[in-house]
Amino acid sequence: MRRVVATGTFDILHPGHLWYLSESAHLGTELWVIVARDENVKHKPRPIIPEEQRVIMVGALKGVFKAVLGDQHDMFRPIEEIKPDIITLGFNQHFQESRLRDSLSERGLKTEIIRISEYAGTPFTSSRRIAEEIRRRAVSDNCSC
Ligand SMILES: Cc1cc2nc3c(=O)[nH]c(=O)nc-3n(C[C@H](O)[C@H](O)[C@H](O)COP(=O)(O)O)c2cc1C
Ligand SMILES: Nc1ncnc2c1ncn2[C@@H]1O[C@H](COP(=O)(O)OP(=O)(O)OP(=O)(O)O)[C@@H](O)[C@H]1O
Repeated sequence: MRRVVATGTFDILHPGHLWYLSESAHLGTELWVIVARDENVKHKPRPIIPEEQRVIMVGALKGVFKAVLGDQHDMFRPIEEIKPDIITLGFNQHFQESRLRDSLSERGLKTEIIRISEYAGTPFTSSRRIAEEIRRRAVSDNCSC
C-alpha cells in the first residue's frame, strides 16, 4: 500500500481541486486529504464554507479514501497519525519542499514530497475568483446605471 496525503482549504470546489486530487490519487493506492481548519486560514479571506461542510464535500470526491480536518495547532500531528509515503503540494501552496522534508525527518518520518502542477482548463479554477465573481455580479445586477 502507498499512502498519499493532499492538503488544502477546499472552500468553493472547482476543477483545479479535482485535478490536484486526481493527480495525487494516481501516485498511490490510498488518498487521504487534510482539510485546513477555519481558524488556520489566515493567508487569504476566511472561507465561506465552514470546515465541517468542506470536509464532507472533499471526502465525497472520486479517488479520495478519507478526508479529515487538520489539527488546530500542530500541522504535523495528523501526518504522524496517517504516516503517508507521499505528501503532495499544490502549485500555489507556499511551503518549501526542503524545509518540509527536514521537519518531517526531524519527526522520524520518511515522506516524499511531490509538487502537483496547475490546472487552468476551465474559466474558474480558484475559489477566491469564484467568490469575487459572485460579489461582482451582485453589485452589477443591483446597479441601476
Ligand atoms: C503537510 C501539511 C499538513 C497540514 N496540516 C494541517 C493541519 O493539521 N491543520 C490545518 O489547519 N492546516 C494544515 N495544513 C495547511 C492547509 O491544509 C493548507 O495547505 C494551507 O491552508 C494553505 O493552502 P491553501 O491556500 O491551498 O489552502 C497542512 C499543510 C501541509 C502541507
Ligand atoms: N487551478 C488549480 N490547479 C491545480 N491545483 C489547484 C488549483 N486550485 C487549487 N489547487 C490546489 O488545491 C488545493 C486546495 O486549494 P485551495 O483550497 O487553496 O483552493 P484555491 O482555489 O487555490 O483557493 P484560493 O483561490 O482561495 O486561493 C491546494 O493544494 C491547491 O494548490
